[in-house]
Amino acid sequence: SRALAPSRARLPYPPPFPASSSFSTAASPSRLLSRPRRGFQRLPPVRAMASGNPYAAELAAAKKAVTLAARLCKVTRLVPFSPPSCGLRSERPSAPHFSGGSQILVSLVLKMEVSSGPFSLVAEEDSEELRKDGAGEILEEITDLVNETLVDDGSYNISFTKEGILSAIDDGKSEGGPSGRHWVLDPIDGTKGFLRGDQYAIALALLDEGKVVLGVLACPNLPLSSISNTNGSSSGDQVGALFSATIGCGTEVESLYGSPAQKVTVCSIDNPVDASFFESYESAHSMHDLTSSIAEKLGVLAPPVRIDSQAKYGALARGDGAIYLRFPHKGYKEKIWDHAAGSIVVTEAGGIVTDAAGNDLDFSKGRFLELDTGIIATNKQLMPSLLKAVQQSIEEKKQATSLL
Ligand SMILES: Nc1ncnc2c1ncn2[C@@H]1O[C@H](COP(=O)(O)O)[C@@H](O)[C@H]1OP(=O)(O)O
Ligand SMILES: [Mg+2]
Repeated sequence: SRALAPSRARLPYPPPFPASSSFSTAASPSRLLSRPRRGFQRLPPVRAMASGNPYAAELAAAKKAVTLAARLCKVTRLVPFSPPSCGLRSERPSAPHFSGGSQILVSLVLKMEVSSGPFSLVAEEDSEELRKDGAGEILEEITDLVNETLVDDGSYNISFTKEGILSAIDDGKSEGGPSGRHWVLDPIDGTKGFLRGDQYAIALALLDEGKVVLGVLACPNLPLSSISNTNGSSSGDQVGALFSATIGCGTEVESLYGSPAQKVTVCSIDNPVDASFFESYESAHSMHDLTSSIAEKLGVLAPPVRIDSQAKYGALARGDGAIYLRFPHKGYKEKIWDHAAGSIVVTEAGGIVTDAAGNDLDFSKGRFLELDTGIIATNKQLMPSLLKAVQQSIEEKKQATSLL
């Protein structure tokens, strides 16, 4: 087993979770994990900065949590060829490892770093599958993924047992709501993009009394430079963007691998002819026929930029494109973790995010959003004409469907 680095956790060790029988000070047995090191540095200890930002400590913790989760999502495992004498080959664990591992890591880091008040997390994953007979191996691998990511960073002198890992994932069961503070997490947003090796995001927000007050988006495959007029592919550019926003303090972007944060703002285009728009890569996630009708009504000339996940909100916030359109098929219920972080990243960059009727998104109703038809985002100049085009196109679609 590996020597553990000295503890840098702010909280006394052991932290007040999970039950003390759930973690040990010994690292779990090596599972031949390897990760791209890319000059990873130990993330700085989280401390509240005298910045005038009332959520500075929470923001620093959130950035640390999603950065570590993004590292976990890049892990490859070295496994022996068959026959073993042929050496080792690189293999990626499967998607549930990463999604579960990411949620656990974020939950653990937040609990270690943010000590004030009760801890509430509204998140996508739960432990049901992992507690089933036959899930022992995957649970062990997730436990290793989490522990090795923590050990590699060196900030925490701690290692979790399987029971501690199960309990950390179950912390995400909160129902949220209008009072108190709730963290809101999508551990891997855009699973389809993740599986394709395209865009995905680790999206984390904080609700305070029903309002989103901070949001961070780790986008491991998003180029640091603009993706305007591309389909989100990197063409050799440096990838790995971390967006962060706190209410009243603006939106920033920095490299996931360390760079000074820079303020970003949405684009200032006021003529839709010059605009481009983002939408889901997957036609099953958003009605491409409806978005094409909206774009046509507006006079948008550029083809849609189709990328997965809340990386679209980040790209919009830094002005890579002017409009985001999302119209899931009938019956789909939006979850708060799919929009909480993205929406504040855009609004703090000067943009507007509403439903198809022009209402603000309400994150205080529990795990789901109650909204009218779809979600749209753009700058203040374009919003009035966008809303008009959206409502006309929806009306036309309704009439066409009722004629069928
Ligand atoms: N049938 C569906 N319709 C709309 N969105 C969906 C559907 N299935 C999954 N999603 C979610 O939509 C989001 C991605 O949207 P997109 O990439 O198209 O913008 C993800 O949160 C994804 O879930 P998940 O986070 O589990 O991947
Ligand atoms: Mg999602």
